[in-house]
Amino acid sequence: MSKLLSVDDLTSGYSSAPVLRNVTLSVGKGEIVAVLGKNGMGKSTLLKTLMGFVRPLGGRVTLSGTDVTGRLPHLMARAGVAHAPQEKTLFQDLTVEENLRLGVYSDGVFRSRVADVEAVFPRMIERLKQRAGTLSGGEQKMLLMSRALISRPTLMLVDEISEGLQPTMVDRMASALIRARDELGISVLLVEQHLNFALTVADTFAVLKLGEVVETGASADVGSGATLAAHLAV
Ligand SMILES: Nc1ncnc2c1ncn2[C@@H]1O[C@H](COP(=O)(O)OP(=O)(O)OP(=O)(O)O)[C@@H](O)[C@H]1O
Repeated sequence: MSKLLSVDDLTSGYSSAPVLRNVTLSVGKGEIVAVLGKNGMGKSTLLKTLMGFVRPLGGRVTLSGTDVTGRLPHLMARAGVAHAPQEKTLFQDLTVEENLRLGVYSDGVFRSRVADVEAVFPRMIERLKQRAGTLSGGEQKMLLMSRALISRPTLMLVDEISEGLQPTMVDRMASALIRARDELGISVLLVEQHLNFALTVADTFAVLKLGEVVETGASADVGSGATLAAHLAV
């Protein structure tokens, strides 16, 4: 599988003390990769560094062979990367449609791409006129993902989308991510604590422990997942 994203020896953090140390991983075209880790292991920091919100202290990031290390967020977005963050960054007083409009640059583009959202989250289309602040927690997460989708990314960075969701909503998120890959050709790097969800959607995984990748593999080879569960145990 040809590589879309390559992360080589990436070190990153918020001051002189690194949070991520020498992280190496890759995402192939049309692949879903899960980074698993407990609270505070550096999962969000990884996505924020890749999106350009946090400057790397060392290492290299390439996207389709182009060096994008330390590129600013708007340039990463222009290069086809979208971020669905863990924080609720929706405009609560704006409607679903108005929030989605912020992901594109014109009405025409919005109209032509709303079908992408419909293919993955039909419920969002039923709620276009509803204020974001009145959506359920699960629907707000769908909207965060939809706002990323409507930018028609080649790579989506998805931060703990299953967190706090009921099992049925977790299943819906899993099929949405698989549809995004299969129907829209979007590659996905997701960070997660929810082992079953991650292994259901991801082709491959990496375990992050105290800022370092300690294990990698293919989801299909995990078996009972006992070793992985031990990494995620509190
Ligand atoms: N803006 C910041 N300034 C300083 N330290 C930070 C900042 N953001 C995160 N950290 C620290 O970096 C470490 C990793 O945090 P990060 O949010 O990446 O972890 P995480 O694996 O995503 O955890 P969680 O699952 O709890 O969201 C933590 O010790 C955290 O306190």
